[in-house]
Amino acid sequence: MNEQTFSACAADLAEGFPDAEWIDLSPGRALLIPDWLTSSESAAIYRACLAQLPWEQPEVRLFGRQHPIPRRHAFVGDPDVIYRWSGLEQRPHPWIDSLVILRSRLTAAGFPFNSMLANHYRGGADSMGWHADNERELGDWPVVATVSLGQERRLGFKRRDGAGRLSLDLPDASLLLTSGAVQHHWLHGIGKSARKMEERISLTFRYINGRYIDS
Ligand SMILES: O=C(O)CCC(=O)C(=O)O
Ligand SMILES: [Fe+2]
Repeated sequence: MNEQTFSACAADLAEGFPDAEWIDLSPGRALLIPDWLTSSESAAIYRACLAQLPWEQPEVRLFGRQHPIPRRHAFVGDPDVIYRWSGLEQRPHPWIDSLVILRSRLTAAGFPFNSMLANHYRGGADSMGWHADNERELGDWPVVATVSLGQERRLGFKRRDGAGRLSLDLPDASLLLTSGAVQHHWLHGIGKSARKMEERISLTFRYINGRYIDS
């Protein structure tokens, strides 16, 4: 989805939410809607995801050594979607009811997605390193929608060329939409925290172009 379409759809969505906030991640942008869900919806979706998703903590190769990722994750998607991530081939788990509802709300707002990577941060020691969601399968302009459930965590952004840095607190029940240009020009990550922290689940909706035909 190009930047103009992103801005038009996000602006329409923002009209229904007076607390929505634009974030300048030039040449891209993001929209944060702090109260996209009610807190009871958020709590119900959190419980459903925790109980029903196939959480795992795989090992990835980093600087020549195998390390477990510092969080748990689960990948959900349409049956024909496959996603390669850090050398791992992710096969999708089927959509669960509460995620079907979230996806259809996003689709109705003009943001189509066929998959979702969920992250479970069990406390302040769980984190996500600096990265961009720019794998080839995500297409040229990868829009990502992130729904945050539970503990508020700080998402850092830094420009790849060193020319900017900012951080955003992602509260419970919020939606963050990031435009495709953000993934080309910025890295993002969730740092560890020494503070006592409760658990958080983030649901990151994506559109994956690469279709995989099982022979
Ligand atoms: O947990 C978050 O908000 C960030 C997740 C993220 O960047 C990702 O799944 O690619
Ligand atoms: Fe990401």
